[in-house]
Amino acid sequence: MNRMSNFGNQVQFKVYQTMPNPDPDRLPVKYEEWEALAREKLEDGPFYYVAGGAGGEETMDANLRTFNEWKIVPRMLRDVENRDLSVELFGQTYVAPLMHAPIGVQSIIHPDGELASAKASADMGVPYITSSASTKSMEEIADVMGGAPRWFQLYWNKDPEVTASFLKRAEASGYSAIVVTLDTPMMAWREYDLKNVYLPFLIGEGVGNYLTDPAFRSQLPVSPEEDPTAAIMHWTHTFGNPGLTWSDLSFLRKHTSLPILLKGILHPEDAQLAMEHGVDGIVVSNHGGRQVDGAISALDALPLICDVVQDEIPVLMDSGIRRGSDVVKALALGARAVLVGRPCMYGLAVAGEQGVHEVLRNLLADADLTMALAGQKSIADLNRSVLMKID
Ligand SMILES: Cc1cc2nc3c(=O)[nH]c(=O)nc-3n(C[C@H](O)[C@H](O)[C@H](O)COP(=O)(O)O)c2cc1C
Ligand SMILES: O=C(O)C(=O)c1ccccc1
Repeated sequence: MNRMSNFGNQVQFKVYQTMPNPDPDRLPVKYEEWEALAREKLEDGPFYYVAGGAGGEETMDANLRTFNEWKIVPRMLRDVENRDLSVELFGQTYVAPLMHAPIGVQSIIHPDGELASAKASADMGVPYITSSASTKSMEEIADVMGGAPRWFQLYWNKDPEVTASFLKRAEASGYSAIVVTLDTPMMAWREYDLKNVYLPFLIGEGVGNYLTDPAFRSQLPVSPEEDPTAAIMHWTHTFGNPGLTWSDLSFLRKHTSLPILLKGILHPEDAQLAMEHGVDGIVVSNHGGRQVDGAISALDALPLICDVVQDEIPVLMDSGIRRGSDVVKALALGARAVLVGRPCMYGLAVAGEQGVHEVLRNLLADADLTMALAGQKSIADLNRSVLMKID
């Protein structure tokens, strides 16, 4: 298949152009059914690593519940025959306001891991955000994507040489934005993983970008090929950087000319600081409820942050997107685009590349239909008047 010709305006996701599920016995449509099938496919360790959240999972549950508290109020007779879901971000136009969230260690979910997810995203024209903690290197992932849009997610390593090297490599392999994840300088209290004694990175998954990195390798007394355990131990000691402060952001700016987005912003004052420090965008996110249990849901945080940002820089969001109506609600509350995490991983677990493709296509088709039936022709016109909050 020629992937180059299959993104941009050519991508077909509207439900009457391509039915979402040609063989109803084969792949699910319902989110809950993808999750249930993934549960059947995966062992406890990897399944709960994906599906679980921090602590008592209050925030993970709230991420879904708060979408339900907002209701769409549909409008009629507004000519919705030709809808436009495209969005411009940092000078590039994307087919729809939807991205594949950065997800590490995908080899624990499917042997094709990130390569399958990246190919499926490329085929749909959905930007793929490569995690620093990928099983495969960012170059291998870029290679399977052709010219399709991709961003790079940075975990800011304790070793500044490694961080600078990652930025350089991302630029060289065609990534067009850097998403700096701030909410995970260390793993949270994740009860399933503690019980299952399951920490994929400690068994050497998710180090594809590190073991191939010249700056990382230069810190090791012997090569990772000779002593893999020592390499992984070095990685665990340098992975997170809890000592960082706002003034350190200038280091990133010095080492890349790509747009820089901060992922994990939840407090309006942090959104203000982000703008004062000259970042190009924000991702409102609580990491899918995997970090601070008891934290505000991402959808509750979104309008508070948009009030501060006032469209000065794009605000994206993730944590809880499951259906097309969720996409429309997040955009109406001010997000320019949303990232999707677990639904893609359940698609990957169930059917590899085809599963991720199907999940993305279903979400886009559902979002397009929701727009049409809500009387909304263009995502640029969405605003809070489309919604009503029910307490
Ligand atoms: C298994 C798993 C691994 C993740 N790995 C990363 C990662 O490497 N980097 C990152 O920034 N976020 C990571 N995230 C968080 C996602 O990017 C995203 O914020 C979250 O999944 C969104 O919530 P959702 O799953 O409810 O859609 C991960 C999430 C999951 C479920
Ligand atoms: O599990 C996660 O949420 C995550 O962000 C991560 C961090 C390091 C390695 C793999 C995943």
